[in-house]
Order: sequence, then structure tokens, then C-alpha cells
Amino acid sequence: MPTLVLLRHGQSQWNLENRFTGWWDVDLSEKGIAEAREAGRMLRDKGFEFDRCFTSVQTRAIRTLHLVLHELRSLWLPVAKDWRLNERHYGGLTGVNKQEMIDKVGAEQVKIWRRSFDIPPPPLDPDSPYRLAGDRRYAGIAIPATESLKDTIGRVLPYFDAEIAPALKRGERVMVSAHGNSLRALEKHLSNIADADIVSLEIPTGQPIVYDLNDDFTVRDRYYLSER
Ligand SMILES: O=C(O)[C@H](O)COP(=O)(O)O
Repeated sequence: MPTLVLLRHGQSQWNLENRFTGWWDVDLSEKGIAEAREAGRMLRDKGFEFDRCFTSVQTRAIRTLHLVLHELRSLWLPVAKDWRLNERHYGGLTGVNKQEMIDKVGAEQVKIWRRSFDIPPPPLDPDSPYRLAGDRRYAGIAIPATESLKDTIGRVLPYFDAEIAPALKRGERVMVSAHGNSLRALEKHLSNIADADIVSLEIPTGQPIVYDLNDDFTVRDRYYLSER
């Protein structure tokens, strides 16, 4: 099976400001742009080539992918964009500063919201300035009011099975540019991580993760490109 590369977008403006982001469409910071370019250079220097790419409908992941493909001289590659690869919806935490929330409700509760398997954050207020009803990219989609990791897996995996796995089976080399929690969803599945253990998986921004998969999608090797 050809190589699959997963990439979390470079640092976003709200990563920089330490705010929960989720589905809110925040652009890359200057550091995030540099991280994405560096990821592209690293892939190029190590001889990586791709046949097809997948990303979300969120600017930070799309822009990261474009910056990487520019470094790879491969902006011409087919790219599929789908909301199912979006970040997990952070519900009522969207826009809130993570440290301020820790000060308010305690680190333990915030960790449960951020990293537990099936406990979603409180839902987004219907009057929130961060509601996405009317955003054209989500026309016809039941936009969630919040999502746990389990909910995120419930939309990422069917997309992986329907679109990404068949490309790999056809022999295509695939890159997925997505988000901390949509990639945790994918990694939980690929690496067969138990519900209780997923709490400790953290994915850094702008660091390509390489999966060498067997034909049955079991993992032969998984590593950060920067470490080899
Ligand atoms: O949506 C966000 O806030 C980040 O992309 C991921 O945040 P987390 O590390 O709190 O899950």
C-alpha cells in the first residue's frame, strides 16, 4: 500500500491566541505559514511525491496544503475538500480563551472537553456570533451544535472509507491536510487506539505524520517525518 501522510495545519491565529476554534474559519498566523512551508520543504527534501490530496473546507487546512504543494511544485494535484475532515465542532467553547476557561471551571473539566472520547463541550448558543447557519459552504449540511471526538469519528471515518481508502487501494500516494481532532479521529482508527488511551494523543501543528500501511490497512510504521 502506498504511503499516507497526515498533516495538521500550521499554527492558526486562534492557536496563537489560545482560543478554542473548532468550525470557526480562522486563517494561519505568520508562524503557521512558515510551519507549512517548512513541512513542504521537508517532504520535498526527503523525496515525497503525491497523487491526490484531501482537506477540509476550512481556510487553515486548505492554505497549509497549498503552501506544502507549492514547495513540492505540485499545486496541480487533484484536491478534494470536504466538511467531514473539518475540526471537531467546539460548541459553546468556540472563541473562548482556553486559559480563561481553565480559570473558570478548572483544568480537569477543560481536559475532559478537549480530550475525552465521548463527552462533548456544551452546545453553541443559537444566538452566538460564531453560528454558521447561512455559511454557503455548509448549505444542505446539518451543522452540529457541538461534537465529541466520538461524533467526529462518526463523520471522518465514513469519508475515509468512501474516498481516501479507495485512493490508497488504487495505489495513489495520499496527503491529508486537516485538524488536531479530525486527525486524532483518523489516527485512533488507523493505529487502533483504545477509547481510554486517545486522551493522551496530541498532534502538533505543521508536522507531517507518515503512515506505512499494509494491504489490510494495519500499520507497518507510523512516524513524524522530522524524526527520520
Ligand atoms: O479547534 C481548536 O481549538 C484547535 O484546533 C484544537 O484545539 P484542542 O487542542 O483544544 O483540541
